[in-house]
Amino acid sequence: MPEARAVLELVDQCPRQVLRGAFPVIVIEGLDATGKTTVTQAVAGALQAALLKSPPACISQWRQAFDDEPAIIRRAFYSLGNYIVASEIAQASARSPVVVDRYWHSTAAYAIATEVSGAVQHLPPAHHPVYQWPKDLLKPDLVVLLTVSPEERLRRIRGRGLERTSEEEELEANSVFRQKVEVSYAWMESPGCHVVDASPSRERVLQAVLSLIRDRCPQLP
Ligand SMILES: Nc1ncnc2c1ncn2[C@@H]1O[C@H](COP(=O)(O)OP(=O)(O)OP(=O)(O)O)[C@@H](O)[C@H]1O
Ligand SMILES: Nc1ccn([C@H]2C[C@H](O)[C@@H](COP(=O)(O)O)O2)c(=O)n1
Repeated sequence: MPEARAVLELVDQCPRQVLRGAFPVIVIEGLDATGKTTVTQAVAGALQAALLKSPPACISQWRQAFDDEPAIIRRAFYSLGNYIVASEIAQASARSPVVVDRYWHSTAAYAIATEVSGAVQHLPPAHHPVYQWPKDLLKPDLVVLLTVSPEERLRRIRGRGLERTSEEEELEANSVFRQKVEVSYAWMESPGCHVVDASPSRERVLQAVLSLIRDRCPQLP
């Protein structure tokens, strides 16, 4: 794939060892339509933080091509995207707090849920190495996992009417797949996810997330 060469060239340009700045790095995670974009934009505004996303904008033109490939190739694209965004986080965190819309936990949770067939009970047990953070990937200070009921998620999905990836369609059609993604998120470790109920109004969710950030990120100015 010519797109693969282009992504690999960008990865090669990233330093092997990224040195992060002193400002906190906060990741917002969750299934699609739980409110990540809404929350990341509002938090970035409130904290005057840099707003980044994984996969990063510099490779988003190739995303569709990889989404059409078999799972292992698609997954490699999202994994490498995290390493590219890590170098963006490193630079941005020297200047201001950083808020990231999805990161490693998304890549891992969707990959685990896709690879494990059958029931939720077939997932690798809690504390298995698949739930550990990669040793060579820049770690965030805080990971917030937004959750809403399946019914509210569906209302939000239908309300916005955007196109979805096949995995997102699978999430809607297949509640076992959704549960496997949710359990995988919950079992991710070092850093683990801090769950925030994202069902209330946008303002109340924002206040809950900001209060968690202030509790957990003492280095905030
Ligand atoms: N607290 C809320 N109450 C009601 N609606 C909300 C709330 N937060 C977000 N929404 C709406 O739900 C929809 C999904 O929100 P958003 O796009 O922020 O989710 P997302 O998690 O970023 O989705 P995706 O991962 O698919 O990009 C949007 O139409 C948004 O306006
Ligand atoms: N870091 C990431 C980001 C996204 N993905 C995959 C998982 C889903 O298939 C899809 C959801 O992305 P969205 O539509 O919310 O932008 O992308 C991933 O594996 N890793």
